[in-house]
Amino acid sequence: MNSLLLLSQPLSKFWRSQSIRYVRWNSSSKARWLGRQRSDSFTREAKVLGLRSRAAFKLQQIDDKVQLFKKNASQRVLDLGYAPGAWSQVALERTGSTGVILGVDILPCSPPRGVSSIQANVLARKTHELIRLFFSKHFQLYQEDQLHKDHGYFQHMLEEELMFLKQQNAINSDGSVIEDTPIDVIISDMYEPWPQTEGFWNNFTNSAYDRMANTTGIAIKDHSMSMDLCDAALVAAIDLLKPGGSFVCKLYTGKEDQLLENRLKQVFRDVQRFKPSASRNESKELYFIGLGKKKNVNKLDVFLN
Ligand SMILES: C[S@@+](CC[C@H](N)C(=O)[O-])C[C@H]1O[C@@H](n2cnc3c(N)ncnc32)[C@H](O)[C@@H]1O
Repeated sequence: MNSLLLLSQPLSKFWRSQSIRYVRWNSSSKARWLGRQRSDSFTREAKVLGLRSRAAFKLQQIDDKVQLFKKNASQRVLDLGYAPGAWSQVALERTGSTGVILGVDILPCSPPRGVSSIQANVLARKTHELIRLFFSKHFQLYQEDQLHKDHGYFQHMLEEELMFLKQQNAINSDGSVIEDTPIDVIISDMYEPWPQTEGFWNNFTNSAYDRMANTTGIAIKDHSMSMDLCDAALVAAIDLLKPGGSFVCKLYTGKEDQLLENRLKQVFRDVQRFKPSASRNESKELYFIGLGKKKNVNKLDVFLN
């Protein structure tokens, strides 16, 4: 009995001290995070301006530097990994009333008013076909229809449309031409998943959140996973961007930066690296910009060289 008591006292003290240490660590890191959010001028300003996240300022600063967007020039913009939609808001505002903005994200998200969206994985080939169809035919997407609720966008028509494309040699039933490269600007901020808030019922994507790349804090891992997403965005640019078109993608920097830059140089006349001041100093994120897409780019040459 005595020995048990003797044992239990130091043990309970030990666990108490551990849990206190744990609680303290937890609360201080939370306090640090909250403090950073509160004192971050970009976060506060985004809230005041009704922007969906502080990421908006990064795209604004990129656009101020290289003029991706042109007002009322009927630009078509593809926003890869658009959720929650701050970049799409900037693209919409800067392209004016004639701009057409399509956001693609693997997670379900309601796009900002005036922006269209599809929920799809950018790594899938079918997603490219959907994007091409959207810009060529100006599909009207409705958030609230039953079909979308039950199956997600386009699921009912995808196979038929793809077959049709092949059979009809890229002519729509209304006579309009399905353009191979219909897009003026592709922007990609793909990486950390936006917290999923809806759409858990959707059989196609209900485990999407688990499959997402999230920042790990391990630089090499973040770098290699973001390289894969940049490659996917670049493939989309080769397949879908008009000659002369512009491109932006986010990379977590690391040893393969140069490889990505070399690939971009094969696709674009002008390639630049840029870290906007709205990107936190401690973050390893960096933006690559490609301007003036070259004609007749061969995908294999880009990735095999
Ligand atoms: C940092 S958030 C984008 C923030 C957005 N630019 C904004 O301004 O609101 C990155 C997004 O990329 C998306 N994403 C990551 N991998 C993807 C993939 N393979 N296909 C589609 N979206 C992807 C995530 O779901 C997440 O919502």
